[in-house]
Amino acid sequence: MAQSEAHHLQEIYQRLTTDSQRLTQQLAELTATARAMKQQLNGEGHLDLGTFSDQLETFASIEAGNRQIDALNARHDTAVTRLTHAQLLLPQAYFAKLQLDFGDGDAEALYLGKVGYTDENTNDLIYDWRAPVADAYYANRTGATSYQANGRTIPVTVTQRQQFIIDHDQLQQVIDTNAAIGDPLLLDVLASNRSGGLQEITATIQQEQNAIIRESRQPIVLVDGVAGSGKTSVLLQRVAYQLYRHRDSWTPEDILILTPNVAFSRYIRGVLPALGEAEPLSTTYLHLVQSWGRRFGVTIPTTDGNHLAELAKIIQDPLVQTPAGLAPAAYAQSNDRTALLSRMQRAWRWLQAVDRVPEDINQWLDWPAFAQELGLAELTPYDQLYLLLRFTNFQQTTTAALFVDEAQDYAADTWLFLTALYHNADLTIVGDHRQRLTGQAITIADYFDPAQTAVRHLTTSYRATGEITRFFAQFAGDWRTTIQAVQTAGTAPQVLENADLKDVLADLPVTTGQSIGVLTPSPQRATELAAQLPAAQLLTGEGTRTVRPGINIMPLTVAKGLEFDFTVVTDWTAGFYTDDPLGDNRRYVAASRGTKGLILIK
Ligand SMILES: Nc1ncnc2c1ncn2[C@@H]1O[C@H](COP(=O)(O)OP(=O)(O)OP(=O)(O)O)[C@@H](O)[C@H]1O
Repeated sequence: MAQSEAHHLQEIYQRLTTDSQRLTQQLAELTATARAMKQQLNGEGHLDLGTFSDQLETFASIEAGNRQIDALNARHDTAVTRLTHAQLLLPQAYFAKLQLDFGDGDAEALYLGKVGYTDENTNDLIYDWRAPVADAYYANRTGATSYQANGRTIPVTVTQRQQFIIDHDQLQQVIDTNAAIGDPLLLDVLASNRSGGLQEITATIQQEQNAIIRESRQPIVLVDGVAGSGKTSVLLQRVAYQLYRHRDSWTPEDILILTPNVAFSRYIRGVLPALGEAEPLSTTYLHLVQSWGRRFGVTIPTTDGNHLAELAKIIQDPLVQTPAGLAPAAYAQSNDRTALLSRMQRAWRWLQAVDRVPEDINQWLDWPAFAQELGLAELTPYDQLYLLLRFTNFQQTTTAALFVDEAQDYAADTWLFLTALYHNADLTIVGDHRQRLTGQAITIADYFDPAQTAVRHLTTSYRATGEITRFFAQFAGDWRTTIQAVQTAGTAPQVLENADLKDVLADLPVTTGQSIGVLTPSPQRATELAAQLPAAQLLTGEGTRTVRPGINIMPLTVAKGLEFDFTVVTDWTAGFYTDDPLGDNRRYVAASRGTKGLILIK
């Protein structure tokens, strides 16, 4: 069996290699043809617009030239996509094989890869992991299951399920998961080093993760999952899935990912290209607000001190007087018993209808006077932007799907702002309510319409050894008894008293290429320690560095979402980690960053 699989791989590998060479050659020829065509068109040069029939002839020849260019472009794009796919598949053509019985007793074999690949007759040689039928693989077992395709449920029996470890044309291992308990490939992957950015998890996506990645019934998906449960991984796999599902209408530019800081953006960069997709846009919340502010002529230095939560309530109440700066005739379009929000939206529509919209929307109202009318000391620029979005019922069209990571760290204002701005976009929001490092606890689901929201939980933690997982679980409050570890025990975390950081680092059983994260309570402490350790790199929130092999020093706020082979936490008994109410949350975040080793220095 393994021999015929080895043979099959050789065949596919050979085809991918030959196709890559042929497509590279074809692209070179297409480029040469395009160049020649351009020269020819330029040479034909002058436009003869003399008589009417000359004009017709000239336009017909331009049109024919355009058609040739379009055909060339289409051939070029097809060749580029196929070449990209062939090259992506060369190192690992596929990761699994399913034998499926659709009820006719005739088993059908299909191979799954990071992208799909067909032969010249469009027979599927490799199925894309995002194809509907691939869902049967992620049920993670053999036997009867079903998948959704074109709005129909298709029942199917998985008669055999195999996973492959492949290195180019070498079939290194076949894992028959018919009878296997657990997921040996998953454990193998989890034991590997974490020396840089996050990796794609296509081959080992677990069932509860798959359900989130493929959720298609609701436009809003809200995930609350424990540390290391794969939230960021799931978010990125879902980006790839959404791009596949909407491949006829969306491009990566239609997607926006909100990340906590630049170091994190860099940490996740690479996952989507590894899945054959271009990098989507990612930004921090403050940058997002600032860029929308610029479009409305509002400069927003900070979101601090905002009144969005109060404003959201206030604008639901009636306001009798005409807001300062607004033409009374516009406001008089509505009844003074209706809510301020509806009145302002009507006033806006009226102003549009009579062509009296102010040239600079930013100047629409007299903000200090309006603040007084609303009973507020001031309206910050961020408040003003929020009101402008709501009053003008602004519909953004640049983003089709918004993804938010580390959601627990955003306060109420973020959800009010995002729901106002992105009410026509798909939203995927992932976080862990116990990893909140600042602010007040809120229930994110309260900001979304339950009829449009799928709420999911992830309770298995994949990142760390069993010992580390059980250790950090003790600080996880209501998650404490929920968190499940999948990895074997490993070494127990150590708590050291008055230990010298340099000695601790020197004693770590680190091998080449492994990463160490040194986590401090504050940025100042991180800078101070980095100065004492010349070999270490300092990570800051706005800096462009991300995790690399060796020693990485950073404050806890920057370590959020990241992971290291070994983690050393300094000042473990300082107030930062023991104070109520956030001390335990901070301990939970800090202790859940290491995959193989954890040392806490008192
Ligand atoms: N199904 C999976 N297969 C392989 N690896 C996985 C899987 N799920 C998660 N992992 C790995 O577990 C680690 C944690 O994943 P990830 O960072 O996505 O979790 P998280 O829930 O976002 O964590 P945190 O909230 O602590 O930042 C990563 O190394 C990821 O590659």
